[in-house]
Amino acid sequence: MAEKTTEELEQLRDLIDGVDQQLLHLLRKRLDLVAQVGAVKHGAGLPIYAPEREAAMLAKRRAEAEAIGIQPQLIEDVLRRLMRESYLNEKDVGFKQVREDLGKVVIVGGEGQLGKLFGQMLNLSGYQVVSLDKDDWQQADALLDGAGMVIVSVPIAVTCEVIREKLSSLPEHCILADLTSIKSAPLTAMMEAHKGPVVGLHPMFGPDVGSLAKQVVVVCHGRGQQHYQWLLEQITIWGARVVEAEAPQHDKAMQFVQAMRHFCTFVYGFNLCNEGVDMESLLQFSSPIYRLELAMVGRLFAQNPELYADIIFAQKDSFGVISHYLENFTKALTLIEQQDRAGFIAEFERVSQWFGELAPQFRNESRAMLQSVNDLKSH
Ligand SMILES: O=C(O)C(=O)C[C@]1(C(=O)O)C=C[C@@H](O)C=C1
Repeated sequence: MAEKTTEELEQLRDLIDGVDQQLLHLLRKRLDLVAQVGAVKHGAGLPIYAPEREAAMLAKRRAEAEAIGIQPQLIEDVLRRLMRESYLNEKDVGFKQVREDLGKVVIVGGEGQLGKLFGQMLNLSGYQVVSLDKDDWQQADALLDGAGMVIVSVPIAVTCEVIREKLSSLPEHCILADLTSIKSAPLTAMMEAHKGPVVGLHPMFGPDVGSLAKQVVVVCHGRGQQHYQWLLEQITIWGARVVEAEAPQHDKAMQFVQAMRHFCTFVYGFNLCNEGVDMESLLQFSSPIYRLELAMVGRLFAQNPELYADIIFAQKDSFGVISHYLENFTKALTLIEQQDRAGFIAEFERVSQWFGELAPQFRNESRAMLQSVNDLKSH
């Protein structure tokens, strides 16, 4: 059924259309300026992401908005969305090449998604990149000849084997790096296989990010930092933040951040499926937070099972961490079994205290996410 309207409403809508069209022209103007900024930054070797400029700009626009009766959060939302566009557009101009005399970069597993992304970023920064994928080992010598850096980006299950068996005779000046999501075992394997500079990296994002602005790359130092410091600088120019960590500390955190998280998501979907839940009615009756939850679960099953198996099975110790979750689940479940409402509230308060200041911070963050989920709805 067509939406009802009146003549007066249509006149006002025409005026709104006019304002929206002006907005479009202003957006075009901003994008053109940002393209010029991209070219200037490319020339000067400046990072794509400028947090201080962003903070100062947002503070000024928020105050100006308030002065004319506009919610500060509105202009902040609009500008943050526009800056996301800036990261993408500035990226296309390319990046300053920090190390010009490196020789070629060989990405082992260069046809995988993450390998491809790093290849693309290095290409955009002027490096010559070649891929050495699983079917290319017969030509490995030719491909590796003249390499200044070799980056290993193969499935976790075969990373150490590939390093030990295939990369033990690289020239000493060559940098050996990996992008694996665990760090202790690959770092040890690289240190044993290679005498030269070694560095472990873990990009804390999936390959579908449009740009690296604001993303985190964990770095675990191996040896010869002075020889690969340029790479960390290059990653910073791409807009990412480099976070240093000890490999064991990183791997411990990954048991929660990756193994536990993805396994719980898997079990959530496993349960919905085994219970034969009617997804149509769940979707129809979803609150925004449930919709977001379904999206987080559903997106897992749209991806490669091998990748998640790799992540979940990467560390044997994850079993212990996940088993504790099951124990705690069972403990909490007894509260329901025994209809212990007061006990539930007491536990809730204890955990809430434990979260401390983070709890209200997370509530604010999630509010913005939930509002975006609602914005995405079309009916
Ligand atoms: O001013 C800059 O440095 C820009 O790159 C432009 C811009 C923006 O869109 O306003 C984009 C990214 C930066 O993080 C900050 C601001």
